[in-house]
Amino acid sequence: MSLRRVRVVAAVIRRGRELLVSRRLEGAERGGLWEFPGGKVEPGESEPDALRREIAEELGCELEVGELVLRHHHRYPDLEVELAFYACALPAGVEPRPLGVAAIEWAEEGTLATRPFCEADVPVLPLLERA
Ligand SMILES: Nc1nc2c([nH]c(=O)n2[C@@H]2O[C@H](COP(=O)(O)OP(=O)(O)OP(=O)(O)O)[C@@H](O)[C@H]2O)c(=O)[nH]1
Repeated sequence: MSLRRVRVVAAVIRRGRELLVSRRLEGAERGGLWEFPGGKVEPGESEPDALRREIAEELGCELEVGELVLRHHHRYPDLEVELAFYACALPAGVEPRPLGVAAIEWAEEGTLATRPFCEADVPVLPLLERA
């Protein structure tokens, strides 16, 4: 049987030396783990459009999508993910809210690896922290 394969976009949002991370809802795939906010790209959708839609759903706010930081491929036992991480910014004065995620936090650069992250992200955390 072939593995389910998905394209996923994720936002790397900085505030000084902090990065915005979110915790997945319990009950979802990889529930309770930390990740960069985002989600699956739908058919016919561009990656920036998918990212803006996911952030509106998950964090209830607008998003400025910048450069692609990196693409990374990972095979879970149940799923093959193609992850595209984009450097993003929140418009001035905007406060994200945890609407479609269990929690959000601004994590100090260099500390991301201390929390339980989605396995796919672990090898690229140092690169994302420096992006
Ligand atoms: N958003 C996001 N997903 C990630 C990251 N790393 C990683 O392995 N993933 C995986 O990529 C997949 C994203 O799917 P999702 O469930 O968040 O997508 P979605 O919001 O479109 O969900 P839905 O299908 O329930 O509507 C999950 O299996 C998630 O575990 C990451 O940094 N950010």
